[in-house]
Amino acid sequence: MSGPSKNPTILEKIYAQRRLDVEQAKATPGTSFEDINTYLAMGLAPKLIPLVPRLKTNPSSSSTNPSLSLMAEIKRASPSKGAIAMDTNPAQQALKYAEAGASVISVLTEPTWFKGSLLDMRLVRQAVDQTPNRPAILRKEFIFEEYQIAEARLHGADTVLLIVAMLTHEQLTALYKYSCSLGMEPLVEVNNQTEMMRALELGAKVIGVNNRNLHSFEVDLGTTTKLVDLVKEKDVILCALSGISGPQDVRVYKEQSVHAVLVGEALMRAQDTTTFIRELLEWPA
Ligand SMILES: O=C(O)c1ccccc1NCC(=O)[C@H](O)[C@H](O)COP(=O)(O)O
Repeated sequence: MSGPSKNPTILEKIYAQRRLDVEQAKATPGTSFEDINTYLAMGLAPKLIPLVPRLKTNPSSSSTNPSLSLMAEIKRASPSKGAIAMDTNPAQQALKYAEAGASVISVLTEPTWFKGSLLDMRLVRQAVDQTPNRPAILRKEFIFEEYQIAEARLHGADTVLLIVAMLTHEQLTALYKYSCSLGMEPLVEVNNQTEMMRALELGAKVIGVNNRNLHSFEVDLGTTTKLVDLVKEKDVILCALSGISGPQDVRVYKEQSVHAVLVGEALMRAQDTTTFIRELLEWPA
């Protein structure tokens, strides 16, 4: 990301704060990059599952009319909405997501704007660890250094988010390769055609189109639709991210052969999570 601007966007503010947070973590005895690498070399990271096959399975995938897969998010708060569900317990919420059939559980680990943490992610992972066909765990973070990816793996992630808009070509390539070297196929996030071309050149197998513009907060569900043709006939799992709130949204994406949806706020606000998920995805009971 380029240097400081006069009126920084929220993405620039988060990036600047995260740089300070990461520097502090690396300087803390016991969590230096060397320490994290030692823990990984000692085999202390929990076993991972591969993202691509997990995303291809959902409660409807063996039916004659399969629907999309779900990436269900743990999101206490956000820059655009403020507090969303401050009292929700992440481990209990994750168990509901797993039992309802989510393929991925996305955990926001950013503390300042999203009120998340690595501890949330670790406990989510522990909560779903023994569930049948457990969901993959996604570290939803603003990643710009290998350190954050190593940390994610150590704390039980199966995959990490790489936001194309935040990264130079060199950073994106290096982080993608590093994540794959740890066995984690990343979710590569794009918001427009140029970013989609960058993700495809990278060889990303799982690409998420964020319907939310991270500079302006504007949400347009048509953002994914506009980019669908660019991945047709390609061996890519296409996911629609943000702003999805009801079965009508998912139905449109199903017609367009989108493979998965990532849903945060609507799930965190749902009264009955299990029923909401089944109706959202139109999965069999
Ligand atoms: O959600 C925000 O306000 C936000 C602002 C700036 C950067 C990222 C932001 N959200 C991260 C996400 O990508 C969403 O949490 C995720 O896609 C789920 O979105 P939703 O279903 O609309 O909660």
